[in-house]
Amino acid sequence: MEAIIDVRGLTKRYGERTVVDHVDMRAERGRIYGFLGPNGSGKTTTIRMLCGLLTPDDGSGTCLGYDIRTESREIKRRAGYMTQRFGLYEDLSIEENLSFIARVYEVPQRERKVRATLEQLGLDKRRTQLAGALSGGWKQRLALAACLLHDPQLLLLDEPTAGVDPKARREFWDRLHELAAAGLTVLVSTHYMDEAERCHQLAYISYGRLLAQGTAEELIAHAGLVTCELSGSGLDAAAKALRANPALNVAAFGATLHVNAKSEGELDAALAPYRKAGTGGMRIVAVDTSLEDVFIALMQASEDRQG
Ligand SMILES: Nc1ncnc2c1ncn2[C@@H]1O[C@H](COP(=O)(O)OP(=O)(O)OP(=O)(O)O)[C@@H](O)[C@H]1O
Repeated sequence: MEAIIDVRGLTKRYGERTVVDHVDMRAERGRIYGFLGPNGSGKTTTIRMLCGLLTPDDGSGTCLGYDIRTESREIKRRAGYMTQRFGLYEDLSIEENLSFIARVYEVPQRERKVRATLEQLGLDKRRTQLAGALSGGWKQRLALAACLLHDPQLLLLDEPTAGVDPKARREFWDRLHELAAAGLTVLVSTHYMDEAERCHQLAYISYGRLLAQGTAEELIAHAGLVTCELSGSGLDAAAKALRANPALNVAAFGATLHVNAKSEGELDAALAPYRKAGTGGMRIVAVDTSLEDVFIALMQASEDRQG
């Protein structure tokens, strides 16, 4: 398979702090890569190094076949980057924004391309409306269309759906899958589990270090966790007591509690007091470990190491 992103040892330091720490990443054509990790873990910094906006302090590699250190100009021309904040001009109209971006990228047959994009978006009747007046979902659709004007081969999307409603998020992801099926490679950072589940491959970063990489199934298998779901009464007290046990990961999932450990023995021992008769109406059932369980466990382990 052709590598669209192929980097090793990517590192960025700010003063004494290493915010991206020897990250290796490989992405193949036509795949959607999900980039997950807590706030401040280094996702944006990694994305910016990949598209040539930041120079790494260490590490090397290629993006779209171009050297990330010396050929950033070539990468920028062929990659689309959607930043965390709305990157278009709120006081320009929808059409003016698209025309401006098409001009910056020297898009051939600019006017035709802008018209086609407006039609495709269903915004041709609203072309003169100010971009700032659009709803969150529409702004995000416009921003994506703007990133695609110069026909990039790689899309780098930094939390593109933050603050967007579930329907618009689903439609956005349907569009990403259409684009990937047509050969575009997508690297997308997200905090949403439903979005992580729609990626072909995932990478999890914490404190600048890549802790896990693979498909959702591989990440779950590799974590090797045994999970139980607790429901019913007494959950708050149980959560408090179980959290004190360093062998366990404990997280609230709606009205239930997920508790997992590396081994069945550890989990059974920890839950034994709650299984005893007389502990009230608590129900304990073994469940499959979910992707969210795995990410919570990774975050917990990484915080324990740091702390
Ligand atoms: N220019 C800078 N100078 C100093 N520190 C920086 C700079 N840019 C980023 N950082 C720090 O680097 C760390 C990683 O930031 P980054 O924005 O890459 O994280 P992130 O994973 O994208 O976070 P989020 O999910 O909140 O967007 C953070 O602690 C941030 O404060």
